[in-house]
Amino acid sequence: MSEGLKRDYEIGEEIGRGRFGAVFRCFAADSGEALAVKTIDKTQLTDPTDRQLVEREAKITLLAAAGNPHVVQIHAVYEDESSIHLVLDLLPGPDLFERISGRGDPIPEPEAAVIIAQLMEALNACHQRGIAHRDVKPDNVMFDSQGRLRLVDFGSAECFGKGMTMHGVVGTPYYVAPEVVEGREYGEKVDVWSAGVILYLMLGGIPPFYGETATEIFEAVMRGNLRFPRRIFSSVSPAAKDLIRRMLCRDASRRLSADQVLRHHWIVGGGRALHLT
Ligand SMILES: Nc1ncnc2c1ncn2[C@@H]1O[C@H](COP(=O)(O)OP(=O)(O)OP(=O)(O)O)[C@@H](O)[C@H]1O
Repeated sequence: MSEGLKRDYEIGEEIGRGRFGAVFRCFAADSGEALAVKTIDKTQLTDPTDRQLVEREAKITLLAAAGNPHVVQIHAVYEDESSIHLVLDLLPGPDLFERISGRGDPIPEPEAAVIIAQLMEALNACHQRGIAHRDVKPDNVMFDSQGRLRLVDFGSAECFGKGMTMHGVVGTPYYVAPEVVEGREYGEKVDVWSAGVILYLMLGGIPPFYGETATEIFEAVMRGNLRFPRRIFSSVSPAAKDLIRRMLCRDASRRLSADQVLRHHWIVGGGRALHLT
């Protein structure tokens, strides 16, 4: 473990585990503040793309988090021979995945609207800085001790320039946009698609594009046949469905931007807008 990290923080118990490492509770030696340290094991990074993404994670998180109240804050970074350590805000959870699955019932529209608004605030600020998250999913949506949403895990994020596109298949099957699955060039609106999947899941309790295997899910995403089964969505407002359709628009040029989602009448009305304008 890095000497600097040991000097500046007391490391506590493990609180989570990801693909390339683990997250521990830690305490600042000077103030006693409780934080989290994400330790990435560099020796497990055999794939060059994974290595590149992990090496950029700290820099991109710093860029995304500056003055952005809905992105996890990064307090320090340490690197040694075998590991990279990111000291982050401690987010006590439950994350959005646990909130959706633990509840059993769909999330009421006003509550879902607050969550989507905060998520889009986070993404809009990232997109304006030229950062695409590329792995927006409920597990990466966490909450701080005041209940404020924090987007985490910039381990798949990419920087893009004005008018520039990205490529490469990253993300998680249920949430990934069709242009990514199809191996085409794409832009930051892939994050809006993923957030649209989250909104559908919160209001309906099922994913919009389903399959038993990753391949089947990808096929369903590419067909892009968006439906609102009556038995599940009969009590969901037309305004919410309208927003979902505009976020899950297969044609990325017609899909809403994060900024436009924030101005949609369902969001502006706090999930209470009942009529389409
Ligand atoms: N800042 C944090 N505060 C508290 N718990 C955290 C924090 N960041 C991550 N965690 C927990 O640690 C777990 C692992 O996080 P990490 O970002 O390493 O992996 P992951 O989200 O599974 O990413 P990957 O898809 O790269 O494996 C998360 O699922 C979450 O429960």
